[in-house]
Amino acid sequence: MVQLKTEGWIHHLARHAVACFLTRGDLWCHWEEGMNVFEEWLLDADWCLNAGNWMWLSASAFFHQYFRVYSPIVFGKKTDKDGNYIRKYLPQLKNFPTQYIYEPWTAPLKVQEKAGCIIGKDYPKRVVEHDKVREKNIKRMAEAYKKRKESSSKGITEKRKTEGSEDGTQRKKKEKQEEITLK
Ligand SMILES: Cc1cc2nc3c(=O)[nH]c(=O)nc-3n(C[C@H](O)[C@H](O)[C@H](O)COP(=O)(O)OP(=O)(O)OC[C@H]3O[C@@H](n4cnc5c(N)ncnc54)[C@H](O)[C@@H]3O)c2cc1C
Repeated sequence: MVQLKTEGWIHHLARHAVACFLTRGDLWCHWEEGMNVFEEWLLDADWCLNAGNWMWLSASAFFHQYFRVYSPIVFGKKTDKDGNYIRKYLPQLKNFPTQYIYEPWTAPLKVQEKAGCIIGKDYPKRVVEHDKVREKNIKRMAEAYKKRKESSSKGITEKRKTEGSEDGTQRKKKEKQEEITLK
């Protein structure tokens, strides 16, 4: 987000990570909240692409594998194992040893002091416990998908019933009319 705010651009996968974290992954905020921030800060902001991608990443539309969640810790470790991206955009953390760069709150106080950054004082404490909140949100998503499926299949059944009876009535009317015309 620091890169986005200062440079007006972040890589596509960083957009993925941010969008997942803010919505179904961790913070459980509405995707429109994130879309509005991107709309304001992205130099390449495009209303349709932005909205579509936020719906996709939040698994609200176009993409439905809500159980595939980006981990703010593991994803970074995989793509940038030394944490150079973090060191560049979050200079408060730049002196942390690599083993703590993605989880600085786990560093012993002595390490934090040596790095010149005390978590909770010089840099905020973590806002969520990813592993716990991820499980909770996957359950919430599963519940939401179940409800949507139930209500849409109920809707289809109701619609079929109504359309069926209308069709039947209309057909009978038409047949009667044809009978009259023929007579
Ligand atoms: C949450 C989120 C919001 C986004 N908001 C915007 C936005 O407001 N405006 C915008 O232009 N792009 C948006 N994107 C798509 C994508 O991130 C950018 O198009 C991409 O970062 C541009 O970098 P590039 O030119 O190096 O792309 P490359 O990865 O080299 O791709 C080549 C071109 O393909 C197009 N493209 C690639 N991926 C996408 C995609 N998922 N959706 C649409 N076009 C794509 C772009 O025109 C891009 O220039 C968003 C993606 C996400 C996940």
